[in-house]
Amino acid sequence: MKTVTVIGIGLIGGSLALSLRQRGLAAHVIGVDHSPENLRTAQALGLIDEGTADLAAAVRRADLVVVAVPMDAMLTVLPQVLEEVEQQVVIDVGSTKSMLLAAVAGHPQRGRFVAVHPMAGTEYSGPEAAVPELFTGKTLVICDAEQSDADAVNQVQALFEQLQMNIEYLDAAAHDLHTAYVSHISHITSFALALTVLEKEKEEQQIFALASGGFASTVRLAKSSPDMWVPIFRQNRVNVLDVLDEHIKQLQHLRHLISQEDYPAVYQQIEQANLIKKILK
Ligand SMILES: NC(=O)c1ccc[n+]([C@@H]2O[C@H](COP(=O)([O-])OP(=O)(O)OC[C@H]3O[C@@H](n4cnc5c(N)ncnc54)[C@H](O)[C@@H]3O)[C@@H](O)[C@H]2O)c1
Ligand SMILES: O=C(O)C(=O)C[C@]1(C(=O)O)C=C[C@@H](O)C=C1
Repeated sequence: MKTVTVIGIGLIGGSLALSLRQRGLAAHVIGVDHSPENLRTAQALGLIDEGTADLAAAVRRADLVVVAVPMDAMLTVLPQVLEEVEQQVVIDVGSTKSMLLAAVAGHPQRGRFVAVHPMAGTEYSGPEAAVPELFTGKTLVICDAEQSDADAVNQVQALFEQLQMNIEYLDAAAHDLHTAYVSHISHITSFALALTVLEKEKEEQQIFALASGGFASTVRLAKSSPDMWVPIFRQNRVNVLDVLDEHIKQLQHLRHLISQEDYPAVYQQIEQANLIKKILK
């Protein structure tokens, strides 16, 4: 890939730009962003070689186009990109897939687009949050690959393998279901935890004084941006509601057992939860 155009030069777009540049996989990176400030920061940090607001020209000049904007903007930006595409390869990096893939289904250039989701990120956003090794050793999900041209899928797989990512293939519906069950619910839990602690603990210095690893690790995701998460919850609403119902049931069950002073049952529930150690060491 000689020239890479990254639309949305924040955490993920910026980290991908950095990774590709550092490994010699992109000779020239063009940044496109609706925030002139983010473009300036991205250039100052060396994420991009040039920044522009001219999306059409930046797409036409690219060999690879990466669309890394929040999921609501993705629904309008990706079709605009496909309007300019001839032989270039286009990827998104979005966290939800079904609605996006429906939005571009039947587009004459659909084959040049490969839907991918790097299962890597942090709670921070914007170009200043970009880091080069974000993707190393993590999973990249490629969705509905049969809808993309085979040469485009092969190029994308080879590129991300060079970033040392593990490639998984899923259809969009399965992707949205499983990300709701693992990633999206974790964020809702963390947002609710932060809201709970802020509501109950009015002595802010006690949060600061008593917060140790446990609180820090469970509340980390609550620092994540609403610009990113509201569109994800909107686009994956049905799956999110399904897993959220189960989560509320689990919380209510634990509450019930503690209120009944049924500590042997609480013990059993914790032992059951500990089974997660077998999956995630
Ligand atoms: N943060 C994560 O952990 C993570 C992980 C995997 C995938 N994703 C997905 O990657 C995408 C980007 O997330 P991020 O964390 O990098 O967000 P971010 O906020 O760090 O960056 C998004 C960038 O897009 C720009 N932008 C927004 N709307 C735009 C538009 N209409 N046109 C041009 N630029 C626009 C913003 O100014 C910003 O620079 C999202 O779709 C998100 O769901 C995020
Ligand atoms: O580690 C984090 O901070 C993340 O939020 C990363 C995370 C995740 O849930 O694992 C968040 C959303 C993405 O779509 C993929 C990865």
